Amino acid sequence: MTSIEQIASCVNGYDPNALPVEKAQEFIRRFVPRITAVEKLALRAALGRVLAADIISPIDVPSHDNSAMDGYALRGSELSPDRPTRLHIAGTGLAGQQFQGPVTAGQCVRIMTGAVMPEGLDTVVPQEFCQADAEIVTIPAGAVQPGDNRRLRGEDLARGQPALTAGKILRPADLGLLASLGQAEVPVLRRLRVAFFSTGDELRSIGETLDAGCVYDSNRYTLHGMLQRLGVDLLDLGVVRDNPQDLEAAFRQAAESADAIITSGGVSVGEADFTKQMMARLGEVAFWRIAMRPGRPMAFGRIESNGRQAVLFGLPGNPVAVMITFYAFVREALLTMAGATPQPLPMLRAHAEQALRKKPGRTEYQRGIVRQIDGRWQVGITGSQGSGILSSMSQANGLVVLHHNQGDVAEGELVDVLPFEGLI
Ligand SMILES: Nc1nc2c(c(=O)[nH]1)N[C@H]1C(S)=C(S)[C@@H](COP(=O)(O)OP(=O)(O)OC[C@H]3O[C@@H](n4cnc5c(N)ncnc54)[C@H](O)[C@@H]3O)O[C@H]1N2
Ligand code: MOO
Repeated sequence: MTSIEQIASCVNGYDPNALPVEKAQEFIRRFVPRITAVEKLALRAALGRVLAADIISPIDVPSHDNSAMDGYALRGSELSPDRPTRLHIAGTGLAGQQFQGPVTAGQCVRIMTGAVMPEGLDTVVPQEFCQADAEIVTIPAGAVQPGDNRRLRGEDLARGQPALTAGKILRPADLGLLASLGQAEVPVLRRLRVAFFSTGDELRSIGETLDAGCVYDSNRYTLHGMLQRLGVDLLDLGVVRDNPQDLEAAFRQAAESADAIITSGGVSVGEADFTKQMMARLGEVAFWRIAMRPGRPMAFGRIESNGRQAVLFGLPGNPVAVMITFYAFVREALLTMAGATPQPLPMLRAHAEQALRKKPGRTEYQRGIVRQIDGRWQVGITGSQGSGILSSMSQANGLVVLHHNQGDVAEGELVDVLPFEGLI
C-alpha cells in the first residue's frame, strides 16, 4: 500500500497547513483501497449495491422487430406520397403472437403495440391516423413515413454488447434492465463496513442527564444518517471519552472490524485532544488544515491493529463541519472504496439573494435555500453560518459553493449550488 509520504510527493502543491479542497480530494482518491470481494444477490436485493462485473447482454432486447403503436402494419414502399393509400386487412397481430400467413402486395395487418412485425412489413400507421372498415384501411397521404412506429430488434440492448458496466451503483432502471435480460442474480461487491464514534468529555448520549457545560452528542446521529444513505454497513461505537485507554480500545476495535473509521472531534489544537496523539500512535495519519470553511482541521490516514487496517477520517467536532467534510471528502472516498465509480455531483446556478462576503484562497460552503421565482433560480442564506449552527443545515436545501479563488459575491450574481435532493 502506498504511504502518505509517497502520495504527498505526487500531489502538486501539497501543504498540510493550507491544503486546497481539490488537493485533499486527489490525495484521498490516490490513497484509499478498493473492495474486490464479490457476492451474488437475487435481483431485487441488489438495489443500491455496486455491480462487480460488466454485464454482457445474452439476447437482443427486444427480440423481434415490433410495433410501437396500435394500428396497421404495412410496406412503406406501398404508401402513396400524394393521395390516400387503400390496403386490404389480411388479419390481426397481437402482442406475444406471431402473425401467421403471407401478406401479399396491397395488404396490411391490424397490429397491436408490442406485436411482432409480420414478415416483409416495416411501417405502422396508428389507427387514429386512418379510416378503416372490416376489410379496407384508408391512409391519408403523408400520415406516416416508411419505417415509422416500428421498434427494431436489439434497439434497447444488442446481444453481445455491454448492458451495464462494473462499478455502477444499481438503480431501479438497472434492476429492470437486468430483468429484461432474464437475469435472476447479480454479482455485486461486498458492502463497505464503516465504524464511527464521537469523542469528547463534554458529550452526553440521549437518555443521560445534561450536566453543566455538556451537549448531547448529535454528530453520531448525523453520521448515521449520512452513512445509511450511502448504503454502507454501520458499526456505531458510541461516545468515547478523552482518555488514552478508551480511545485506544475504540480505535483498535474499529480497525479490526471495519474498512473505514470516522471520528468526530479532537483534531484541532485543544489541550484534551488525545485523539490526535492516539491516531498518530496507532497508524499513519496526516493532520491537515484544509483551505475551507467550515471544516478546517481534519485528519486522514490509516489505523492498524493486530494486522488489520482501516482508512481513517478524523472529522472536526463542530456539527456543521462534520457534515461539510463528509460531503466534500468522505462520501466520494467511501464510494470509491466500495468499488463504485463516483460521478461529479450536478451543480445548479442560482442568483444570490444577498451579497456574500468571501475571502479568496479557501472554499466556503454556505447553507442555502434555493427556490425558483418567476422562472429564475435564486438562493438565500439560512441565517448564521457558524460551524455549530446545525439548524442551518436542517433548514437548507442546498449548499452554496464559493470556490477557492472566488471573492465577494454581489447581490444577484450567479453562484454554484449543490442541491440536497436527488430524483432517484
Ligand atoms: N485555536 C484554535 N482553535 C480552534 C481551531 C483552530 O484552528 N485553532 N479550529 C476550530 C475549528 S474550525 C473547529 S471545527 C474545531 C475542531 O475542533 P475538534 O475537532 O478538536 O473538536 P472539539 O474541540 O472536540 O469540538 C468542537 C466543538 O464541537 C462540539 N462537538 C464535538 N463533538 C460533538 C458531537 N458529537 N455532537 C455535538 N457537538 C459536538 C464540541 O462540543 C465543541 O463545541 O476547533 C476550533 N478551534
Ligand atoms: O471545522 Mo471548523 O467548523 O471550520 O469551524
